[in-house]
Amino acid sequence: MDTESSIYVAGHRGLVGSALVRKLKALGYRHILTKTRNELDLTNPYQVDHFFEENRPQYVFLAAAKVGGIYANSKYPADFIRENLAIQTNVIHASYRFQAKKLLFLGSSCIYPKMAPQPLMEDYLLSGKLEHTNEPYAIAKIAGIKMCEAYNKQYNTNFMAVMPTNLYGPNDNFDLEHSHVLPALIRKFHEAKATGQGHVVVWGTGTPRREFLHVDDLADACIYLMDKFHAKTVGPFLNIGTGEDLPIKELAQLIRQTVGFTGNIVFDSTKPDGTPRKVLDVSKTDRLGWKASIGLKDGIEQTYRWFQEHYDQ
Ligand SMILES: NC(=O)C1=CN([C@@H]2O[C@H](COP(=O)(O)OP(=O)(O)OC[C@H]3O[C@@H](n4cnc5c(N)ncnc54)[C@H](OP(=O)(O)O)[C@@H]3O)[C@@H](O)[C@H]2O)C=CC1
Ligand SMILES: C[C@H]1O[C@H](OP(=O)(O)OP(=O)(O)OC[C@H]2O[C@@H](n3cnc4c(=O)[nH]c(N)nc43)[C@H](O)[C@@H]2O)[C@@H](O)[C@@H](O)C1=O
Repeated sequence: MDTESSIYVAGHRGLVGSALVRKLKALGYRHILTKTRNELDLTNPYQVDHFFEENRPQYVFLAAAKVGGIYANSKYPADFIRENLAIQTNVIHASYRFQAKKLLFLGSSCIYPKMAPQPLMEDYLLSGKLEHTNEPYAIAKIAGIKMCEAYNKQYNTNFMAVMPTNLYGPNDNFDLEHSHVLPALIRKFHEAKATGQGHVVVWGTGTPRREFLHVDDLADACIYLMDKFHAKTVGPFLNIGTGEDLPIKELAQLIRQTVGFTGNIVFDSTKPDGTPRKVLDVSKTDRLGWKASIGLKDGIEQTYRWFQEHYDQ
């Protein structure tokens, strides 16, 4: 990639897409193509083909998807599998037809079997049963990996896939039902403090462990990989994370402290825990010369400041 390359960021208004655009602009890339969902519905193959034919992007970051936390995944399994399969099928196929030099597909660490050994190595893909709360979403993501691999094999394309751990940062979804745990807890503790509530309810038992990566680190990794590596040299896909996790209970305590809430934490064990643990083995990206640099405490503080500036009621 050079600063004159034409680069399409699909999903540029989301958590990941917006971080990619921020970073690409900061690095001096001048031709960044973006389209809102109203302008281009990526589930529609005719619209996607038309866009690629007209714009012929050289590099494609595929960060558009139907995304949500444990509750949204459980409640809308049909939407999660249908929309994700459609978006990725259309964008990957158009990238091949209109000769994109390279594509980077965003998967997720939920592709790995629920009871796989920890940390999760790339080799563990398809070695066991998936976590049921997000199986349809995970199956769509696995299909995306396999599609990139198949196109590379049959058509000699250069399509790569990355599997990020749980992400957070500016432009995250702070909805109380549909979001992921970290933004949901920022909002819950913030509102509890503002309204003088005595406690905050945290879903599940608090014992599941999760790994969190700041989205600016993810964007940095994606651009580094897109710029420097060929799918043939890195293998079919790569984990991206910090390699460190913590129990949800400790995450809740950290967010409570950051927000300055002095009340109690109450666990609602009627809500699902999901996967007990999913910490990534990050030795492959490490060997390629990339490491996360934003610590969780600093990242939460920065995200909380962003939330206060954009969401405070
Ligand atoms: N967030 C996380 O913790 C993780 C995310 N990922 C992956 O990273 C990628 C990006 O996720 P994230 O940024 O969090 O998601 P967001 O929900 O924040 O953003 C998704 C983006 O996709 C766009 N989009 C969705 N459907 C369509 C459509 N039919 N046509 C056009 N655009 C569409 C949305 O547009 P609009 O703004 O109009 O809604 C939005 O801009 C996904 O592939 C996700 O699976 C992987 C691991 C963890
Ligand atoms: C990124 C990843 O995200 C999802 O998987 P998940 O990691 O299980 O998602 P989550 O962030 O929603 O929950 C993590 C843990 O946290 C607990 N938890 C406590 N209190 C709240 C709470 O208030 N909200 C939420 N959402 N969770 C809560 C919750 O019960 C669970 O034990 C999938 O979309 C999956 O497909 C995927 O890729």
